[in-house]
Amino acid sequence: MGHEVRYRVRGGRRLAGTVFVQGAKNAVLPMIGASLMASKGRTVLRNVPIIEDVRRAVELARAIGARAELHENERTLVIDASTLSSPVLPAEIASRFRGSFLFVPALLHRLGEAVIEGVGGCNLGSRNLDFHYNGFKRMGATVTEQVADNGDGIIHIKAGELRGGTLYCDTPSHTGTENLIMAAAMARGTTLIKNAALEPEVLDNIAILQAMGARISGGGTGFITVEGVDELTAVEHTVMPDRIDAGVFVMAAAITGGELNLVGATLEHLGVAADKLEQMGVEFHQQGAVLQVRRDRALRPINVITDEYPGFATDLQSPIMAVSCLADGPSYIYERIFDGRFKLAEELVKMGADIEVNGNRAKVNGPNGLRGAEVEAHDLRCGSALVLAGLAAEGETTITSAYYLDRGHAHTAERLSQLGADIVREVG
Ligand SMILES: CC(=O)N[C@H]1[C@@H](OP(=O)(O)OP(=O)(O)OC[C@H]2O[C@@H](n3ccc(=O)[nH]c3=O)[C@H](O)[C@@H]2O)O[C@H](CO)[C@@H](O)[C@@H]1O
Ligand SMILES: C=C(OP(=O)(O)O)C(=O)O
Repeated sequence: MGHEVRYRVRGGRRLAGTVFVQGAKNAVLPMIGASLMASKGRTVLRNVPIIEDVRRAVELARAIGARAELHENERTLVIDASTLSSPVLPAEIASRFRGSFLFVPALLHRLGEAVIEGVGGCNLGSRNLDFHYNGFKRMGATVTEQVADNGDGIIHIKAGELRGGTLYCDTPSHTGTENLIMAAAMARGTTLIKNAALEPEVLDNIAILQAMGARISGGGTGFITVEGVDELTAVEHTVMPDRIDAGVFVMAAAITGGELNLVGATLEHLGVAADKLEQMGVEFHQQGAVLQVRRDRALRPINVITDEYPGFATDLQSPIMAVSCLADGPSYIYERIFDGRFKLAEELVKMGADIEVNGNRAKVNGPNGLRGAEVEAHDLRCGSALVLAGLAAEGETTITSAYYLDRGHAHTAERLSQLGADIVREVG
């Protein structure tokens, strides 16, 4: 994992000012997968978030033979996939981020096979991939599993030629929908995907694929139709803003009683989270592409039920748990998407919170003043929630295992410092 990353936050400062929302992690990763389907030319992705998952994706693209250059200052990624040569997604890179599995359709189309030595991502309980495998199989692929000498499973997917068919997700899986669309984009014939995910990132990925020449309709309806084409071409595309990053900054204003201008944030992309934050006392004012937020009244408690878009995003569930610690009364949180996403609660308790967890339900007994402590980021959103808690806590909070936070948020300490926070990132 390399060096230990820690964040130190001294709380108690009200945040104010303007912050730039980063490009979306969950949009850029499938776009890198899509760019690998172009056998000629160079794809240019703009507004790329400079996060660890993108660095891993660049390493993985190179490991399978593509040329990939990440220009960090320009937030631009240039990919030439004409040299793609290896079907193997090596464990040491692929097991560090979930988005690695989004490289599979390109490998199937370009090389006829994909060998998956490991798939990573945050450890949030069971995270299955059966919708992806079943879809690939319905399109004519074979999927076999071998056990390596070290006991790890290696998945081998082979597809001489993928052909269109009727596919479905049992529940509207985000990456599942993206993978099935990409598999169908260059398959022979027509594919119908039922119960497709509606997330804005899925639509942004459809947009780049359409620009590349893919024939996709029905995005955003739950029924997506794809007419396979023989070839996709390299294009230039600007990655949409990250609605989860935006949501965390909204909550930074909420938890510190601050006032922020979020450049690039769209209220609609927050779905039900916007309504829950309004119920807590946050005021929103969308001014074109800038979202103004402020909170200057007491925080009220809320009920949250996580759901697929436009429901309350599971990736904002941990951050809102941190905010609800300060709310005036009990808040109720029901996590429906992942069965292991409450490790945050025990860390918040170390900071003085009162939280009862029962399976996938949590009750946060607010209000409780938070105090600084040494806490651990068990996953990415646990990390962002602990930063929020640290901003509101009395004294110093040290967040360890913060590589997870860096997986998904760019320049966290710099951006928060510019708004008046006292936060530093330490490595080593
Ligand atoms: C890289 C990326 O885009 N990650 C996002 C994506 O993850 P990811 O795409 O992995 O999440 P999914 O939408 O696929 O998973 C949602 C639920 O469906 C289940 N499931 C999923 C696929 C499958 O084949 N079988 C199955 O049972 C999962 O176990 C989970 O309980 O969506 C999640 C839910 O919004 C977000 O938290 C992640 O940030
Ligand atoms: C769960 C997350 O990401 P991933 O699917 O990449 O692990 C997340 O972004 O919170």
